[in-house]
Amino acid sequence: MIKPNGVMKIEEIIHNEPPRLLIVYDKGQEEITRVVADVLGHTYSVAGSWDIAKGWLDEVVVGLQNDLITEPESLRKLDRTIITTHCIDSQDLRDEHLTSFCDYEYLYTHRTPIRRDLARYLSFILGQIKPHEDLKRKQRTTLLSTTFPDIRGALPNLDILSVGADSVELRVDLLRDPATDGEFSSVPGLKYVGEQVMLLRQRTELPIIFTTRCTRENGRFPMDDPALFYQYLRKAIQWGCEYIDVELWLPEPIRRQLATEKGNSKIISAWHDFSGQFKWTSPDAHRLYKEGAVYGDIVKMIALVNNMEDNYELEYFRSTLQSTPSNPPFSGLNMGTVGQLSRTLNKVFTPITHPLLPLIAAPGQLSAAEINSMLHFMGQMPRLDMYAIGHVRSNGLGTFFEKCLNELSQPHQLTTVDTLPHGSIEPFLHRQQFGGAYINPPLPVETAPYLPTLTEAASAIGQVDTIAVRSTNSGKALVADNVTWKGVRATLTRDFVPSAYAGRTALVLGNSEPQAAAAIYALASLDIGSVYTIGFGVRSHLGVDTQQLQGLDDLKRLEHPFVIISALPAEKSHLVSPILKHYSNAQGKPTNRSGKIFVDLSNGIKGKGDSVSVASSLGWASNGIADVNAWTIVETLRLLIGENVPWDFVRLVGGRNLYT
Ligand SMILES: O=C1C[C@@](O)(C(=O)O)C[C@@H](O)[C@@H]1O
Repeated sequence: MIKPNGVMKIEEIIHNEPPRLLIVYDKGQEEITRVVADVLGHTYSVAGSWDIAKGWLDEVVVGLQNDLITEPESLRKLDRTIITTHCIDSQDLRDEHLTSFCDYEYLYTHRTPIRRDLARYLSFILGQIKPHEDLKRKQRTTLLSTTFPDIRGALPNLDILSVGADSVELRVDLLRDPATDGEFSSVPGLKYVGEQVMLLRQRTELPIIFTTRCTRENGRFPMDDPALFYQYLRKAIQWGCEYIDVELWLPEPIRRQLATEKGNSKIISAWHDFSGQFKWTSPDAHRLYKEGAVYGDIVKMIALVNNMEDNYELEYFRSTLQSTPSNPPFSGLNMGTVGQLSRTLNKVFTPITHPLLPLIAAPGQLSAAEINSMLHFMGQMPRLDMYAIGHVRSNGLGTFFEKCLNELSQPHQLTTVDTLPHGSIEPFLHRQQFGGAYINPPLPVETAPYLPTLTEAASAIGQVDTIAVRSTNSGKALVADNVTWKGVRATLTRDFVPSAYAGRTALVLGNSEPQAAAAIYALASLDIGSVYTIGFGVRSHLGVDTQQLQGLDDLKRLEHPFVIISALPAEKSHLVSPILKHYSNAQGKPTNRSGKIFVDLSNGIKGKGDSVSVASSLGWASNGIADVNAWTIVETLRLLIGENVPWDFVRLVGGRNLYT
């Protein structure tokens, strides 16, 4: 579907009614209501009683102290999404009875900044980000099985552990809760598990898979009480885990109940067989898949095998499922060393380990690098030539891409090209082994008529920064894309939910349209209301109404913008400071809804006059080019080599130069 202006896919635009939330908080923790409202880009009101809270129909965010709720059952009648919140630093005031009548539970600590975590949490539970849909589009996906008794052991290395992972699995059954770990069979308490989820999510942008593996399937959760599984998995939904692993042996009513209560979380139906007798050719295989598919958004089936033939039979079984596109994705594996072949051929949520993990979660598990090496040796990942073109050597970008290829044992060869022969990249595109290119600065579309098929973003923005290779039924196809706008969008939505921008005003400064086009396109994808520009006019269709401001008077008449983006070159970026100051003074204060967001796309003049520092000191949520570039690099790697590299890893390993 195309927007009326023919520019942007509807699915990329957020159209949301304002949410209606009730934030329940512990005594003394009223502040959390303000933070939630701010992340949503709305105002809030705190109610002094339950009756008052009930009566406020038009408020977007209402806060209510939990001890004012005398009849938790009545929460059910409220037409609002109810989030109970707890700061784990202070006295534990969690009331499980009350929580059971809430939709969600958000845990936080004052020891770590929570905005990024809260923005992701709210975006997910309100359905504004859809990680499962994103992952379904990827050719291969992986899950990192963490096997730590306490997730804090993983946190210092998490950025490195999760290079190449698309999701991270919390093996709840392997956690050792100091409070309950007297006996081997004891399960970790909910309080401990909740905090582990909180700690993990604060440190990773990856979707979390919450797994309570039972004793019969190589885990530690006792099987005598299925209700225990329900209790934990229901909490995982309330904590906003993107996936819950629901074992197929659990009684049908429990699986059904979880499916009705799952909200935006997805269910991985899981079945493991350790008997060594299972046959993929047996009628049982289809029966088990079908049973899993009833409530599973993904169906996982894993068997311990003894023969190479079992791998061939699994591949045949997989091919029969793939012929019906409406089937939920199938993750099928054989365990044991013999089964490792299937771990390389499976494409959906292949579990991976890492040498830094304390133990492997199942026999035969491989790391992402091992899987890539095996794929290469089997001829499934041929070595290709990739290019980093332009300003990539001096800023270390080329070296960084190489590091990622090595870390993941990707066989491709990266060549850095500072100056193009005859000024054109065309000769590279025709090479037999061409595997993709990253181009910095981006290539204006009108100067390169030889470019392959343009994505909608590249053609609207008029610039190409990435050329990726896609395999098709008839061979391979090249696609010319623009990734920079995704970097800007990811930066804008790091501390705010996407709908915070809907209908709002943005001010964009620049010298010329091409400098600012990707940023405007990113704003349009967030359904921004109007974009005012200073220093340039917009002639292309970027998916949003724009208006150029001509002078100071125009500027003064403009309402306080929700977001300001400067696309001015570094030497002029100081010009934005007076504008920031103008809006920060008394008359320019934001009116009804919050939001003071500033993004500087220039290389940034450090020290005096640095507009990012000026904006921060004036209370704006400010981001410089380092943030935007790191997100852009994450998106580029996804596109070029199909691998997920965490943003924090880019910031950590990339070095300072990478961002200029
Ligand atoms: O279900 C699976 C797959 C797995 O058992 C494996 O075989 O790699 C590892 C588990 O942690 C995960 O939950």
